[in-house]
Amino acid sequence: MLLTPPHIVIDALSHAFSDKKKTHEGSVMPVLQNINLSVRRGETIVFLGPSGCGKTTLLRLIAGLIKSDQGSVLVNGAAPQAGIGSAMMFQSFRLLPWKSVRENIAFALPHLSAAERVAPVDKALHQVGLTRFANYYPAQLSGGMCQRVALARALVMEPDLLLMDEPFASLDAQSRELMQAETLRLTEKQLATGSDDVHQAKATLIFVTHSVDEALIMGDRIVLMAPRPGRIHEIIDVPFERPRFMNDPRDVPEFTRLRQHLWASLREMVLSDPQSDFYGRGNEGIASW
Ligand SMILES: Nc1ncnc2c1ncn2[C@@H]1O[C@H](COP(=O)(O)OP(=O)(O)OP(=O)(O)O)[C@@H](O)[C@H]1O
Repeated sequence: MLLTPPHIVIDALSHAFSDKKKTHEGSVMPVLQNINLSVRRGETIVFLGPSGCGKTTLLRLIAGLIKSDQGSVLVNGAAPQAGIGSAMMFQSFRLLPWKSVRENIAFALPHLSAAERVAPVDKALHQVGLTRFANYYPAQLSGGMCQRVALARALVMEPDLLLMDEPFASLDAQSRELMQAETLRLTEKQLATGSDDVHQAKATLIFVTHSVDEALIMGDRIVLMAPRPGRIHEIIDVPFERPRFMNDPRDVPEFTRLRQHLWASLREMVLSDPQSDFYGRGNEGIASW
């Protein structure tokens, strides 16, 4: 039997930034320590953990936006290069205000001529339900619509790796929930139709969030990280059936159990972290989180 090689292999990865607060030269701040993780093609991995535990740094290392000299990250068997083979989405929409919705999406396809961009941009607009708004400008859209444009701009590249850094954190609760469902619908489409067309194969998704519920809704596995220095505390298999845009995992009793487990771990990490605002409070007053 042929085994498909993993999409991403992270091996003994550590990372440090130079510590700008220290005055003496050569001082470094360790941010990630000995990260080991193998990601299957088509898998959705969620990085969850307290503020400052290095989730974004790890995502940026996978994106090839920064490099580390300790350990390795391989994507498709090679060192990742920014913008090649992956698309990234951020908390801020990063839309160009002077460009229309259509132009913002087309901006992700600089290698194509204007004529060649029309069909893929039309498809992406249709995917996120914004065809009617193609000629609007970002200032004329709601936050949820802006994030749908950002999603379309990522999808139009047809990446096999989608990196999402707290993509819905700035949205109101309702828009956030709608965007989660929308992202599941778009990334799980071939699971729903049963298509085995390789061009429809589910992209590998790496998703950073602070939200326990979002982690459980989106992830196949949750990588729970501990802070200072950032390290893997636990990797949790999320057993809920896919496609999840058709089967809401919140209806399953196991959702509550995993939610409680994750919250207990996060609470413990935050309360025992001397650099956290909550340090030293014990369980007083927040035991019922
Ligand atoms: N470019 C940088 N230079 C120096 N320090 C940095 C840099 N980027 C991040 N850091 C530091 O590295 C640590 C981890 O940051 P990172 O943003 O990766 O954590 P995070 O878990 O994503 O945090 P949050 O959940 O608050 O977004 C933090 O202490 C941060 O201040």
